[in-house]
Amino acid sequence: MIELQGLTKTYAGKNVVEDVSMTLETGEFGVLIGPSGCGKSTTLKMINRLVPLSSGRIILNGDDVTELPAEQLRRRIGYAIQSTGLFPHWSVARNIATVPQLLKWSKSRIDDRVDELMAMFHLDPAEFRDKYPHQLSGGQAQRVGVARALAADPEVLLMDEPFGAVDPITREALQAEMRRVHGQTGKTIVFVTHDMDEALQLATRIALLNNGRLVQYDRPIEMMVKPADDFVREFFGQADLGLKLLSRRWVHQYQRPPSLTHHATLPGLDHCWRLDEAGRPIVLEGARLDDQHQHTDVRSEWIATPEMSMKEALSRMVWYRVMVLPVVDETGKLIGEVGMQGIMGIESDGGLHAGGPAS
Ligand SMILES: Nc1ncnc2c1ncn2[C@@H]1O[C@H](COP(=O)(O)OP(=O)(O)OP(=O)(O)O)[C@@H](O)[C@H]1O
Repeated sequence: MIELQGLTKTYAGKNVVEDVSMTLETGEFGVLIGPSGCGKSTTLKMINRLVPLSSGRIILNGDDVTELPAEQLRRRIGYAIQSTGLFPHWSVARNIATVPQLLKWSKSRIDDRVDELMAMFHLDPAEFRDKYPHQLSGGQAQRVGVARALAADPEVLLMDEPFGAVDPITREALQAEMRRVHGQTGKTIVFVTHDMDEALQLATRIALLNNGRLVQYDRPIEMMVKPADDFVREFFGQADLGLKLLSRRWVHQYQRPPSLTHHATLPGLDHCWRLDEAGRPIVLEGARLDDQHQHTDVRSEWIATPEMSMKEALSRMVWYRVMVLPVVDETGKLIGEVGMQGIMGIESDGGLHAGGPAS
């Protein structure tokens, strides 16, 4: 658990962060968001003392951060930033091992940890261990940066616009990966972004700042449906509210068993998946918007995964004109399906009302 108590930062007589107090429970994914210059980065950097506090306190699992010895600070608080900050003349493995090396872990323990983190971020050690940062794509470099920040298994991970410099597709992949890693590690994360979609994708708690002050600190859905004031309402915007809410719903919440034989249920829904011998979907019979009886080859672009947002699933259904998407596991095997009816709440109660699942 991390507690910010009355954090204030003053530059030249002006408070750029003013009396910010919030508590993030262990395992929460907290996102600091707000307009440019509102004090997000300064708040984050006060947490690991890159910026000294003017006043206030930061308590990490009972300990005052300002009093932690430097070695404990490095071990207990990980930090990942947009430019990655990787050392250019160090290999990927050595970069990831930065903090464990400073902490003088044994070579075998460091090697094991590097391999474990590379596996977690889907970086094949045989291919990437000995590469240098300039040999990596932007997305790979970001993965290494986050792996390095996690190396000593910190109690809290700070991330300052880590995906700000990568293209939108890589960014989405990194966000999905971050959600998976958060789920796997249960880490407490404080993440700065100015991108609302990113905040909605990742946060379990959102802190909205304006002019250095904390305007609202809440669960994402509450921020949208119960804005504290006009600034929050305008910041989140009421346009596309249904779609924004769908960006907080996940395919696994709407998934149902796949239809493997034809049977008429709801009109337009009679359909059936044909699988290859490995259980991967290859053809969808029926369930087209245009021609219900058409056979459609399953394409990778309209496959869904359990962690995908329902907004993305809906977008794929509309774009590819199908009423259902196959849901596959990591090996591509069909494990379920998700359909228009589910989104509209026709066949489940997981609809769009605010009382639904919120994580
Ligand atoms: N070292 C400094 N000296 C003086 N003023 C500073 C310093 N660092 C930041 N500021 C000011 O503090 C305010 C908050 O800056 P901060 O970087 O925290 O904002 P931010 O919300 O992260 O912005 P952005 O989204 O644009 O990165 C800004 O007005 C900035 O100009």
